[in-house]
Amino acid sequence: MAERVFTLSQVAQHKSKKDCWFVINGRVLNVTKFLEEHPGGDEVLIESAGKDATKDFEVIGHSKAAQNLLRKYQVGVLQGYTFKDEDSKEVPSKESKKKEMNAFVIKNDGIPKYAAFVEFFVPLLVAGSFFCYRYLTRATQITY
Ligand code: HEM
Repeated sequence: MAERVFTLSQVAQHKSKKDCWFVINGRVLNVTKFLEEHPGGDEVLIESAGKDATKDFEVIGHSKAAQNLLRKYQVGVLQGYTFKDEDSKEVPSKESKKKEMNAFVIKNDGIPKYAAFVEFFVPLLVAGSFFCYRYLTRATQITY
């Protein structure tokens, strides 16, 4: 799908709390909905509004997870910016690996097959023994 292309002066028209855009690494981002969620607060984002905030973003040393979030808010690309191949790839982050690990653990956290077998047959065996006992004791009473 063709990306929408914006000039920096077009981006500069969106610099309020109600309409906040900026550019990071050639991506034009509409972060209006992210302002309240930003762990670094909304003020820093509003200060960068309408500008190229690449340096500000990098100086903070944002995590890989933060870098991957950029795609979520992208509305287009900056005119004249050519993306390198690596730019479009998702950055592998510890957080996503952790999620994969969690999913793996959950999948393998189930009861082993033999446990399900025991769970089914042990109550059956107990109930069977109980009825056998009842039958035999009653049979004994009848003989007396
Ligand atoms: C869409 C763009 C942005 C996203 C998705 C984003 C995301 C995040 C996230 C997830 C964090 C938590 C720490 C981390 O995971 O790195 C964070 C912290 C922070 N961000 Fe951003 N950020 C963005 C843009 C910016 C910009 C442009 C600035 C500065 C002008 C900024 C300044 C900060 C600061 C000061 C913190 C707190 C760092 C700390 O407490 O050590 N962020 N951001």
